[in-house]
Amino acid sequence: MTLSICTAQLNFVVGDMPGNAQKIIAAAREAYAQGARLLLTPELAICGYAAEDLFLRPAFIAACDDAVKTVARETAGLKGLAIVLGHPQALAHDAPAFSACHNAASLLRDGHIEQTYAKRELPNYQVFDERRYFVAGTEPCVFEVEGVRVGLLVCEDAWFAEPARSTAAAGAQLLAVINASPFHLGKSAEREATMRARVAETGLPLVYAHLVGGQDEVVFEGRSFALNADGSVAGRGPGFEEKLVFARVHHAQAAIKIEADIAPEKSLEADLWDALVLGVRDYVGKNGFPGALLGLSGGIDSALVLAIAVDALGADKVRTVMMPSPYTADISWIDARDMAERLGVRYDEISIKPQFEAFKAALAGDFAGLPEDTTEENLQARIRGTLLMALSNKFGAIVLTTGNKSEMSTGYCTLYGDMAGGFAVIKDVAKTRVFDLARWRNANDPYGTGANPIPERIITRPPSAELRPDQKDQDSLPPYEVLDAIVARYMENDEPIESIIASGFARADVERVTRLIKLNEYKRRQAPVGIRVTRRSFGKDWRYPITNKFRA
Ligand SMILES: Nc1ncnc2c1ncn2[C@@H]1O[C@H](COP(=O)(O)OP(=O)(O)OC[C@H]2O[C@@H]([n+]3cccc(C(=O)O)c3)[C@H](O)[C@@H]2O)[C@@H](O)[C@H]1O
Ligand SMILES: Nc1ncnc2c1ncn2[C@@H]1O[C@H](COP(=O)(O)OP(=O)(O)OP(=O)(O)O)[C@@H](O)[C@H]1O
Ligand SMILES: NC(=O)CC[C@H](N)C(=O)O
Repeated sequence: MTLSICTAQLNFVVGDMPGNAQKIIAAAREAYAQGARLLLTPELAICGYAAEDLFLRPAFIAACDDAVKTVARETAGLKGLAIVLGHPQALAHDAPAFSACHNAASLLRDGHIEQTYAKRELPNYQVFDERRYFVAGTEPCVFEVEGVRVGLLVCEDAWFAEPARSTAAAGAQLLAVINASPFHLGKSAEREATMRARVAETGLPLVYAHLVGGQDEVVFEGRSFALNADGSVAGRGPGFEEKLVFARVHHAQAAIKIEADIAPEKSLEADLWDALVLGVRDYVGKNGFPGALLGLSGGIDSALVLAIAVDALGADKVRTVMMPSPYTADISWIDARDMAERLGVRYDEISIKPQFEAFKAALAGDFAGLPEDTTEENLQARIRGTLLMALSNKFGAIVLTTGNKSEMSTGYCTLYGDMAGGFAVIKDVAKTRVFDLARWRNANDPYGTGANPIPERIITRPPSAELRPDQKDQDSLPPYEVLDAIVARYMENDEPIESIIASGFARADVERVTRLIKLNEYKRRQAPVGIRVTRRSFGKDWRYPITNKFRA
């Protein structure tokens, strides 16, 4: 006896319930034609993850209900196909002002909603805020498909022992977990290890059905998988792409064995690249931009963002502008042009010298007798930001900002200057990793847009903001290896200042970096949203007060 299970590893759009429903219906038809009798959709597939405060709107919940009914109706003819569909469900005693709901999943079969399960563990840490919207369920859910008793769990449920245990006690022979589990570096291995623990505790095989796609700051990587009862990987779907992932469940006698294709694992750099590419593609695509543009300086940050953007959108959708100032070195110009040629993107040059002189002339009276300082540096960055935003306004393309995590931490960026733009592609990528990733991309061509896109000198020359003569980043900041290590410990891991010093960092460096992190909260609040790739990014999971006296 064999049951074929299909995971609809698909990319849904938050708030597009009719579109998501049609996608699920098409997947159901295809899966059925290929012999599947159980279709698993990801967590909250009908509305996309995460819909945030949309869950507080009764009209939103009603639109989700309608879409669930549409899926049931349109798949009624697929006789015997069980569809697990993730959706919000309003509580029966719901007060009209606040829509309290369950994070639910319903079993649809032959046009009927047979039963509905409510997620029991609601995550409320990192980027998750589920207790703001949902009420936890209390009961396990087990249903039968072609002789196999399937126990249903929703994402966080499976990160705890109890829900799986009570589902097994309720008679499940196989665990089906539907998920929306945001990417960070190394998460894939954590996920498989956690699910393996559930398998070991219950003795049951497990199918992990996952979402793919970018949603504002988070990226879901897909890579749905299946584990046998002995914990071995029975199947794994590809990462970062849509796919109907099939698993054949053989259930002769008591033993259940799963069989499926196994996509190879990839390096951390390859995963990181894919996450950034998908994050850009979905932000730009789902928000309807015709393309993207960025200031190309001949430095490494804008070079990396350009390479990501071209892999995400294609060279014809990306435009670059070099805006030299009196401090721009010739090699910046040469390297920027070289890179644009290598990737085949549009490249324009607009000198900012006249505007810079005009601003200084306008302020000459006020500034008389005062030395030039960051004020004049920031003027240049702001002129560039103004020009890029003007091009965006006129032609519709979104401005990609190029600040990295080291700069976001220390405020080494100009408000309304290089921070002006719509999407901050590498805001969670530390500068040391920017270099690693640039080298990795030069050696690999995952999207077929050309190997070696970044001129070598862009990677090897010392980073400089080029806002005053002979300026180098390292004149103002500790070496990036030191800076990034302190940021990771203090910001990503909440390590106390004294413990960072005790582990061997100079007190002066730690004091300086942590002071800068605290001082620059106001800047980060005004920064564009960007892709989360670490355990903690400067986004939803970093909520520090701006007005604050505490630092330790
Ligand atoms: N707590 C607070 N709440 C709200 N606003 C606050 C504030 N504290 C300062 N401010 C405002 O912010 C202003 C200071 O911020 P801002 O104008 O951005 O300027 P600021 O941070 O003083 O200077 C920018 C720094 O970034 C460096 N930079 C700039 C551009 C590119 C790069 C690069 O290599 O990528 C580096 C540049 O060399 C300089 O060191 C203050 O004048 C004040 O108006
Ligand atoms: N001459 C320039 N022409 C076009 N854009 C520029 C120029 N200088 C700076 N920019 C824009 O401002 C951003 C901040 O750049 P800056 O040179 O100040 O430091 P950076 O963070 O080291 O970036 P990069 O490594 O890209 O130079 C750049 O990434 C780029 O988008
Ligand atoms: N949506 C969820 O419940 C996700 C929570 C889970 N711990 C994860 O990140 O995988």
